[in-house]
Amino acid sequence: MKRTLPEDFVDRMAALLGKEELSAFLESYNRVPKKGLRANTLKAGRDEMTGLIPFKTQPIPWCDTGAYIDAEERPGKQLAYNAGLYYVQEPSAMIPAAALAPKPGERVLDMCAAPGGKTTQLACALQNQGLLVANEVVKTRAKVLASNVERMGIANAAITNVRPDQLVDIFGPQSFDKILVDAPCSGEGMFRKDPAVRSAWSLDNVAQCARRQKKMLETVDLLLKPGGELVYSTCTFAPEEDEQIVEYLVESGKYEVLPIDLPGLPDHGRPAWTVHGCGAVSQAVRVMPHRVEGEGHFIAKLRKTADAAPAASPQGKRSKKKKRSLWRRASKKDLKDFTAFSETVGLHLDRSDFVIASDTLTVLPEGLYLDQLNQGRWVRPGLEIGTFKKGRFEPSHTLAMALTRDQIASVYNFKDDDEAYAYLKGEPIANTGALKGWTLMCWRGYPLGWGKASGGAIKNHFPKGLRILKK
Ligand SMILES: C[S@@+](CC[C@H](N)C(=O)[O-])C[C@H]1O[C@@H](n2cnc3c(N)ncnc32)[C@H](O)[C@@H]1O
Repeated sequence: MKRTLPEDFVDRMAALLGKEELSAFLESYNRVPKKGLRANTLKAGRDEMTGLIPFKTQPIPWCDTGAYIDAEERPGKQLAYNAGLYYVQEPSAMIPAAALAPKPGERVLDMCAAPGGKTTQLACALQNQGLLVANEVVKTRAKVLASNVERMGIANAAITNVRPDQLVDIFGPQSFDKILVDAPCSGEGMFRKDPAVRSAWSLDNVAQCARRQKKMLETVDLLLKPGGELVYSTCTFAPEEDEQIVEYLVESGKYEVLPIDLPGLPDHGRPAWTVHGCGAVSQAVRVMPHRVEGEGHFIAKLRKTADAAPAASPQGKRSKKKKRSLWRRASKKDLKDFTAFSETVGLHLDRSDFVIASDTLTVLPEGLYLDQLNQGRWVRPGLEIGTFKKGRFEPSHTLAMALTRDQIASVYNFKDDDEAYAYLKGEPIANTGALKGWTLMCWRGYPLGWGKASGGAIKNHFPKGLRILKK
């Protein structure tokens, strides 16, 4: 595998690490990386998760909800996966959200969010309280992000598909307590896992990534409250994208670097790899694959000083024009139809700020308002509840995944795993009880989707696009 590494990359690493460390570093490319799972604590803790899967697991030191599994395991095939009990995530990728550690009720932005590993981890920390904005600039990736947010049953996420600078138009300056920038980078830390990243690498690309990262951080400066916290992370070893970016922030006079207090991470940012010898970078964490079980990463946590002067908005870039919005507040008739549905299934929701677009009812998270939906491209501004079809309300799969067992009365529990797999394949289920109408279909108490009971059968409403072909 060593031979397939780009030559310029090996030369650079030789100069940075020195001969002895370089040979251990290159040796790590002969090992197969382990996979990681992270429990979705909106639904289940790590012990509950490990009890429901057939894999040998080991704790991940820096993430108390994470577990290593062997590389050959296929965690995406499990019922627990379909029930959203865990996210499959590279172990090092669990560090940034753990370092940011938002608290329930805070306003948090994940600026580069797809496919959603860190978004779903931040959501666990927020426990559905406060606002979690997950933004992804690439449309197709934003859709994958939305489907992961859906599977994990997150109720307080608003998903946007805009350039970072457009977030200022939507949310206004100084609107977030905490921001995660998991920056697009040259990806050197992924060389072991992904040959495509190795072949796309070049020194020019490193320089281009560093320029783009600085630009994104200008936007962060507009969006972050004074005293607010930023985690900046990459999956590259390149100092231009790591230590030198942190040095750039420190030299602006507006940021101080904070320690990252997580166990099992022996390596830190290296002041020698900065331009002006910025000592504060030694508070940042580096993941070196020859030292810990994880792919290469860099993570820095910074606080914007409370007295930092507000950043000036770039002039002439933004359009003041408001687009005609697709969104409106739910009418009395909409609410009446929805209430009729809720009463039939015994549904209770925690929030009631209902908005509608294209007949789809959505409940907005705390701190997000209808007039903000006029700006930018929204994938989902909140929890999609369902759609009005010819005057009748049809609940969405997203709602099913976000419900807990104490929020709804009409529930069917699969009699065994085979029946649950049959449901995921799209087969009808026998109505052995006296169920009628919309029913939440649950595996061991965890929702997998909806069914509609009538007579002796429960019609399968598991989305066609998510159905599995075999176990
Ligand atoms: C490292 S990945 C994010 C991974 C994600 N945080 C997770 O944990 O699943 C970086 C993301 O930035 C997006 N991106 C690419 N160019 C960008 C730009 N100019 N501004 C903002 N995001 C960009 C990419 O599409 C990609 O999804």
